[in-house]
Amino acid sequence: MAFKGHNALASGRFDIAARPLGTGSHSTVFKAKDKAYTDPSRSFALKIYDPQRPDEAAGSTVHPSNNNEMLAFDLLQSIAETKTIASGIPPGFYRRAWHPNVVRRYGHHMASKSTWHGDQWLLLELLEGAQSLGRCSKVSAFEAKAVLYELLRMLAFLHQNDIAHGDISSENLVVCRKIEGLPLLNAIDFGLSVHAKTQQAMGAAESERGLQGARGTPGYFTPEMTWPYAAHSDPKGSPMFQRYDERKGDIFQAGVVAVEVATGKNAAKDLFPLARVTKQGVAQLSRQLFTFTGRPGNEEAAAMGFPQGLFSDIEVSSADGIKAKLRRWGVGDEGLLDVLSKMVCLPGSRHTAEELSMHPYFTHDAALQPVVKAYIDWGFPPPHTIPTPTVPAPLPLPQPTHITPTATNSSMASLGSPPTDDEHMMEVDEEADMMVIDHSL
Ligand SMILES: Nc1ncnc2c1ncn2[C@@H]1O[C@H](COP(=O)(O)OP(=O)(O)OP(=O)(O)O)[C@@H](O)[C@H]1O
Repeated sequence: MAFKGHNALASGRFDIAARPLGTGSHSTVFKAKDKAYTDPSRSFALKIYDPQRPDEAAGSTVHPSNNNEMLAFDLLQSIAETKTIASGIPPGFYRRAWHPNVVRRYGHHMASKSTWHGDQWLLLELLEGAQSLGRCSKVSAFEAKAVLYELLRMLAFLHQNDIAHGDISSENLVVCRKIEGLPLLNAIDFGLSVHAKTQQAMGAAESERGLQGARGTPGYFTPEMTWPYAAHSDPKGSPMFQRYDERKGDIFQAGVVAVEVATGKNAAKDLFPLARVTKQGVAQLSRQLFTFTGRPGNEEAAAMGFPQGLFSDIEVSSADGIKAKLRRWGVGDEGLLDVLSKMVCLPGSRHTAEELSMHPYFTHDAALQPVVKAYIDWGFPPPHTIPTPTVPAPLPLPQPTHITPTATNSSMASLGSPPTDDEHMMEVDEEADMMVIDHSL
């Protein structure tokens, strides 16, 4: 039958484990071996997308966010290929130039007219023993610092390449191996990413407003996403709804993740709970978010398109106010407080990922040196140097990591060496369609 050629389930090409590694809203991820790979014993993560009912306009069965994710990986591949040339890595070995904190893609197939399960798939690097940050427990203060540094280095890389992840959350960040005993972070799930090809994934109908609206994972909505819901009964139709910068959104969401890691609190339960994902629910959440950050002053309000009278009973934003609230949540370290106050704030005050990665909280800590060195080895030197302090004496490296998997997950594999890879060029059948995406309410 015709569909068998690329069908992950029916072609016999993949040996797929019976139990999934995880499930998402539009996909299931399995451990699988690929008989077409040069080493057929190597395991991958095979993300099998659920086909959707054919879209009326384009007749496509690929969900727009899945299409968008595939196109994000196309871009990431192109970036890695270009970097191989600049770094002198042999052409064809582009995955060696892939960013260490972004899951690698090995292949995909998107049959855009097919309703067969298994006709739309993505073959990814297996993050063996992947443990989402949200399920890690007992993270030491130093591990939390390393994780935040890696998160910022990853975002700096994406943002420099005009890619916003768009859905940073503790579920979409996993740790599975270690650098010198410290956790190595990986970002997954690029379905809501925003990049040069996003409009191609979304289609003409959405091209005007882009991927705007309250979208992503509850607990990680940003203030700029939510205020139109508090200000207008029809936020999507409202001319008040100005575009926001999704890269700045990544920074806020990364800050929320960092608060979770540092305090053990849960974003959706303890920090910014959203009772119901409705317009009214988001309007209420908006008040909570601005109560935390403070409402914008006149200049920032004008820049955001934020109506002057909205939340006038809430105090105006200040870094000291944010720090005080973070202290009440249990953040004690003054350096971390300063970094976080530049992340979980209003967009105009948010620092970039690169700026934040150069904060003295990171650069004045010699104990972070092994992590920085690993980036240099991988071809991603930092935008800063880390001095080796003479006084005070360097902090001792922590003993083997205290991150312990919860009962639902297997233990993390320890891997001291940087990831290496060989090449695996696969034929892909690109049938990307123009489709409409709407993750907003
Ligand atoms: N490369 C990987 N290696 C190991 N496990 C993975 C990998 N990618 C994804 N998973 C597992 O599968 C789950 C679902 O993956 P992912 O978040 O990419 O799916 P999704 O359909 O995009 O989810 P969402 O509903 O958040 O959009 C993850 O939470 C993780 O447990």
